[in-house]
Amino acid sequence: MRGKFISFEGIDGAGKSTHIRYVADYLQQRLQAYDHQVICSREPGGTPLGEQLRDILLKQSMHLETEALLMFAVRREHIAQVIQPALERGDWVISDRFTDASFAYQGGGRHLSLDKLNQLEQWVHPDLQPDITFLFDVPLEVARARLDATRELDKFEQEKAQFFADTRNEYLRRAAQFPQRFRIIDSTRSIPEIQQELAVILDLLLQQAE
Ligand SMILES: Nc1ncnc2c1ncn2[C@@H]1O[C@H](COP(=O)(O)OP(=O)(O)O)[C@@H](O)[C@H]1O
Ligand SMILES: Cc1cn([C@H]2C[C@H](O)[C@@H](COP(=O)(O)OP(=O)(O)O)O2)c(=O)[nH]c1=O
Repeated sequence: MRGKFISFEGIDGAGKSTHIRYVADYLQQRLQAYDHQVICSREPGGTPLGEQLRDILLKQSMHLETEALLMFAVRREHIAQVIQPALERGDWVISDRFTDASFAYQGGGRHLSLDKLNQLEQWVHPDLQPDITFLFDVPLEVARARLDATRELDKFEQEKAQFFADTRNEYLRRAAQFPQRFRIIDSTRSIPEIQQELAVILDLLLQQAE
């Protein structure tokens, strides 16, 4: 049995990282019986080379197309080294961001043509898509307040409100374009309420995998 591939998306501060551990533990408990593992990974990153490139991508400014190409270079390595082998073993993969983030940030936020992004996607993973994508959605002010309360901001997180408005809109546009794959999670609710909703969706996914 092929494993399932789950991606987590949302603008910075939406609450994505908060829920990844919950989802991973929830699935791991239920997959143990089948001897399958849950692999948690992230983009940019996920491999030794990808983590080195992450450091550069999150700190240095560069030409927009260089940024997009590097995101997809990281992804190529991540798919080859981590995602594809895990799915073939029957393991489940949770990725903190995947290609929707390139469409949202480089396409929506920075206005790189969606046509170029589509070409990169066709090149790097013509036959692979997440089975399900959780889009953690909050108004910009909520995300900003959460970020300001907690951490030092990286290159992307220091962008202006318009950047995040455009990024969020592109995420929502993609969610409308691919409704079978996306689950929009209203992340203004409390953490336990969100976990309840996630559990219902995960139970369905587990049923489908049986
Ligand atoms: N539903 C929520 N309600 C209140 N605070 C939240 C909620 N979800 C996340 N947070 C808090 O907001 C901050 C940013 O969340 P995080 O999960 O790191 O966001 P992301 O990974 O999407 O950037 C953290 O301090 C987290 O505890
Ligand atoms: C995967 C990916 C991420 N990004 C950006 C979005 C985020 O601001 C940043 C990585 O952030 P993220 O994984 O959210 O890290 P953290 O939770 O530690 O802040 O990279 C892109 O611009 N394009 C991409 O294709």
